[in-house]
Order: sequence, then structure tokens, then C-alpha cells
Amino acid sequence: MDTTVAPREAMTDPAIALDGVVKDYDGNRAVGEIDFAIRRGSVTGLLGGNGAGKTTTIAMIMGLVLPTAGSIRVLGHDMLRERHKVLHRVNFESPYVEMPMRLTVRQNLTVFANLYGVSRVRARVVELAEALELTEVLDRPSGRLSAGQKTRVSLAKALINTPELLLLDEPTASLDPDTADWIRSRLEDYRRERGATILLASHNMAEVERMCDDVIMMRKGEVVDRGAPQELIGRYGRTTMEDVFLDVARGRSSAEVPDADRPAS
Ligand SMILES: Nc1ncnc2c1ncn2[C@@H]1O[C@H](COP(=O)(O)OP(=O)(O)OP(=O)(O)O)[C@@H](O)[C@H]1O
Repeated sequence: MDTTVAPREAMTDPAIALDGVVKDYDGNRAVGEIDFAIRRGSVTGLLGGNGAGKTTTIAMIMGLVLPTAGSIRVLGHDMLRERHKVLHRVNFESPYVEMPMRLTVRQNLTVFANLYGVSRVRARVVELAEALELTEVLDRPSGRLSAGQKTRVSLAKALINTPELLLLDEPTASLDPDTADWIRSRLEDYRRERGATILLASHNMAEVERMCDDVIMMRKGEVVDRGAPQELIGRYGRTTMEDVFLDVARGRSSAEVPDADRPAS
């Protein structure tokens, strides 16, 4: 396996730092302006209703979309000027991004491994296939897989370069509860074993409560709140993140919560 050890002083830098970031599409503001920093080794949820700006924010962090204004630092480097120092240490998973369907799983994973400059490619593909229970489908065309198998393949692709930073856009969307639970456990194992940082956009609030140390709430392109799931639940006088999500999506701020509904401190 690849092991990339960051210099000790770099470990105190945030994994991701956004400062005054704005994204306009054809003059319409999709995101901005937003600031946040994400601690190394944490799992942070990026939450918000449809169109809140989560995917745009993740795409800017990955350097796929250029911000209209502001600066983005990832693993200590400016994404505008030093993307080449970062991209091989980051990876991404989304069930909405399809792989070339005619290539077999093995061929697809091999292409991505080569793109990322992974050493011992064959062994790495076999190792990941074993860990993610894909050995039996390695030589099957990627277009002929079930939704659960496709998700496991896209997770294998996301881990192929042993990333220090993993960006996940609804990693368990459209999976049955058992498969989704299995995927979450693999992500938790990876984070624990590697000390990786995970940024997770999700609409599944049980997933967020289980996995996230910290949550950034977005609405209409802006960051409107932030905290650990239990802190947010307390601040909004609620019992679940589902209710907090609904409050934020409907524009109810935590300042409007009557004191009687807040937990005693
Ligand atoms: N390529 C694009 N061109 C024009 N507008 C865009 C583009 N991509 C996103 N938008 C707009 O930017 C806003 C934020 O979209 P984004 O996809 O980032 O939201 P999201 O929070 O990821 O939503 P969802 O939960 O539905 O995936 C929306 O108003 C969307 O229509």
C-alpha cells in the first residue's frame, strides 16, 4: 500500500481552508461568500437542501470548478496555483459519476491507479477488490453491475491512491440500508486506519449523526450554521439532525429557538 506521511508541521494546518469563496454561474450566485476550515483527521458533514451549493463547493475544493472569488487551500496548498501538489493526495466518490461502462472493473481501477501514479497497480487492485468484496466481479464490464456493486467499485476507485482527503457526495444514495451500513463501516475503517480527513455531503441524517464529528449547514449558497451533531441538535432544541436539517432548510435560525426548548447547560 502507498503510505504518504505529511511533514509534522503540516499536520496542524487544516485539511481544507476556504476564505471568502464565491461561485457565480452566468451572473447567478451559487455559492458565497463562504469561509470554513476543516480539521485534519475529522469527518465533516456538508448539509443543505437541494441547490444549497454542496456539490459546487466540493467541486471547487477538488479544483474542478474555479471560484469566482476567494481562496481555497487543500492540504496546505493553494488550489489555484499548486493543484499539482495536492491532486494525487485527494480522491472523490459520488454515485452520480459513472465509470466507462464497457471497461471491466479491473480495467477501470487500473486506469485510475495509473492516473494517480499508484505503485504496484495489479496488487493494489486485487487488495482493494478483496477488502470491498469485489473479487468476483473484477472481470465483469462496469455497466453490468448492481447499484450496490457500482458503489463498491466507486469506493475502490476513491481509495485507489490511499487519499489523505476523501470527498464524498452522497456516498450511500440509492443503497439498501444493509449495504449503506456496510459502506459506512468501510469508510470508518479507512479513516481510522489512515487518519484520513473526510468531507461528506449527505441527505441522510442518520448517516451524519453516526459518522460526522462536525457539520457545516448550507442554505442558498451560504454557510448558516456549524457544530458537532449533538451541539446543533441542542442549539435548535431538537432531538435529531433530521429536525435540525428541516429547520435550516426552512430558514428557521437557532436564534429563534425559545430558551425553554434548549437543553439545560
Ligand atoms: N454548471 C452549472 N451551471 C449553472 N448553474 C449551476 C451549475 N451547477 C450548479 N448550478 C446552480 O448552483 C446552485 C447550487 O447547486 P449545487 O449542485 O451545488 O447544489 P447542491 O447543494 O449540491 O444540491 P443537490 O442536493 O440538489 O445536489 C443551484 O442553484 C444550481 O442550479
